Amino acid sequence: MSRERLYLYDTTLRDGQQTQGVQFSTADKVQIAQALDRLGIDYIEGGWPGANPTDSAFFEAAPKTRAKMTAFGMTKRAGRSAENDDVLAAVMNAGTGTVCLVGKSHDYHVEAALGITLAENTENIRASIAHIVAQGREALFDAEHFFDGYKSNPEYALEACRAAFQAGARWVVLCDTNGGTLPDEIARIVSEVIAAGIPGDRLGIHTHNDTENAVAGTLAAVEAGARQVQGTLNGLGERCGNANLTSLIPTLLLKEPYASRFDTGVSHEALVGITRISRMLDDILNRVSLRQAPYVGASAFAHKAGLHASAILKNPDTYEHIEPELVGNERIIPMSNQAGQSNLRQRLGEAGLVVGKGDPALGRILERVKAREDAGYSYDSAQASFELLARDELGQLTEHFEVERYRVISERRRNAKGQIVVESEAVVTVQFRDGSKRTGYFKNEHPQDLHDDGPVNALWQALKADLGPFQSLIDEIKLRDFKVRITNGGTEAVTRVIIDFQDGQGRRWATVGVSPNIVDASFEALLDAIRWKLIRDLQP
Ligand SMILES: CC(=O)SCCNC(=O)CCNC(=O)[C@H](O)C(C)(C)COP(=O)(O)OP(=O)(O)OC[C@H]1O[C@@H](n2cnc3c(N)ncnc32)[C@H](O)[C@@H]1OP(=O)(O)O
Ligand SMILES: CC(=O)C(=O)O
Repeated sequence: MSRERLYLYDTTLRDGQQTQGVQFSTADKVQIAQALDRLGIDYIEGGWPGANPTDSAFFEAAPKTRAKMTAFGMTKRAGRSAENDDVLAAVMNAGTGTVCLVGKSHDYHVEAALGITLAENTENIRASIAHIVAQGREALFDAEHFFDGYKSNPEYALEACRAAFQAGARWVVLCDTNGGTLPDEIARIVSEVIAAGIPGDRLGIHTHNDTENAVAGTLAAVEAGARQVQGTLNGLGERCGNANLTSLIPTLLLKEPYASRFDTGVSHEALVGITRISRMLDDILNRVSLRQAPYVGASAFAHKAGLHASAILKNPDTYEHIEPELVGNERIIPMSNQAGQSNLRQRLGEAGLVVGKGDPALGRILERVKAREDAGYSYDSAQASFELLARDELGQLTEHFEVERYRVISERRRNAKGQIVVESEAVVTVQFRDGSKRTGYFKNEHPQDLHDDGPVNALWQALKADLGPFQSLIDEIKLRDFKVRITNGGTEAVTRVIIDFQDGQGRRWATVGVSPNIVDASFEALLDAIRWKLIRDLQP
């Protein structure tokens, strides 16, 4: 069978920016566009020029891309010509070779939202697309609410799409704007549109994830003949998001029937970069990456259960649908109360601790992990704390210092100017192996309406304020994420704190602390981070 071209259209910078809580800067947009271009996306929808200063500035500073940079806007309004519509003019003035306009294809929206006749709307679509084509640009028509419109009035939904197609639109994009259409219905309707005269290689699909079916709906549309796929990185987008390109692209390249039938602009070499791109976007958004994200999540190839880990060590394909390296991800064998000796030996090996099969220390470590998890600890993500526990049991733990005491005070009061002040102060005294002692001190003070770093930060700063010979190693540690939850430790409610760290070499690790007292639980996790870093950097 001859291979067909499937085109990938990214709308992270437009529909992705419609996600609640997402606000890209122009520099963020440039960085994301460059990453999409390296990946091999065919079209990058950069935003709506004229709608807001960031989008306008992005098109002024848009990077040169191999991908077709696309400006987005809406069809002209009734009662004026395409040439005289100021909103459309701002879109055209971005000067992109490709322009995508959204327009109504559902009769109800034409009447209720625009308040014009169906014939006027059809003419607005025709004239707007013809205006783009007359300027020698490539035109796309996003048929908003197409599937809902087709179900209510198929003749009018098709009339709107035909108007764009006959005016020269390169792509007519069928949008499931409200995200409620299920995949089998999408497949049926796409087939009917093709049968009605708009060929599949002129049809795009744009789905939303309101029933968690955006990716499935997109694949159904491709099966039915659509040859342009729209989506966003990490599934960003209005409400529940858009079709997730970070899932769709690996599926299209690695899974049948797509892998044998289609070429996309993304090569297998570029696909290896997709995990990094997904995490780069989360970094830009200052979000913690979703561990369970298919293909790219940190848990996508994590084998926690003892039975799974045992089989994985014999042959990874026993519990993996693809090799993680194909998408730039990695296999993890975490430790937890679900683990057996296979998980344990694998984890110890990764930490450079070689323990023979059947060594009685393995049983002791497992028992200790299971007892600690029963008390509220959780080691499956806090691998650094697990390593310290295992080293202790194996007699391979060097303690470079001990904490003699710590003290934290937090106070809320009014200062002399009458402002509310929240103040945290901490002192930590440590003793080194040679018997010498040092005391670290930290105090922060802020009016309450400014940023307050709180008692845990004060404790962290005091702990690492004066660690004598180890100072340079400790200074470079940064806290990346801090998670707190109340959990049951045996019969008592306790606080569990998990903290992620990163050092100057880009190495990341996580630790856990548990206590009835949130500050003490945090301190345990902070201390483990430093103990682990010193062992990794100083122990041969
Ligand atoms: C399904 C989608 O995701 S489409 C993308 C939607 N994205 C956005 O809306 C983000 C960017 N939008 C904006 O910044 C603003 O809405 C702007 C600048 C475009 C317009 O702002 P305003 O002029 O203040 O209009 P407002 O947002 O209140 O309303 C939209 C207007 O466009 C009209 N309109 C909506 N869709 C279309 C269309 N396809 N063709 C023509 N006119 C349209 C509406 O009827 C309304 O006009 P009215 O106020 O005369 O009733
Ligand atoms: C155009 C678009 O984003 C939608 O209809 O969902």
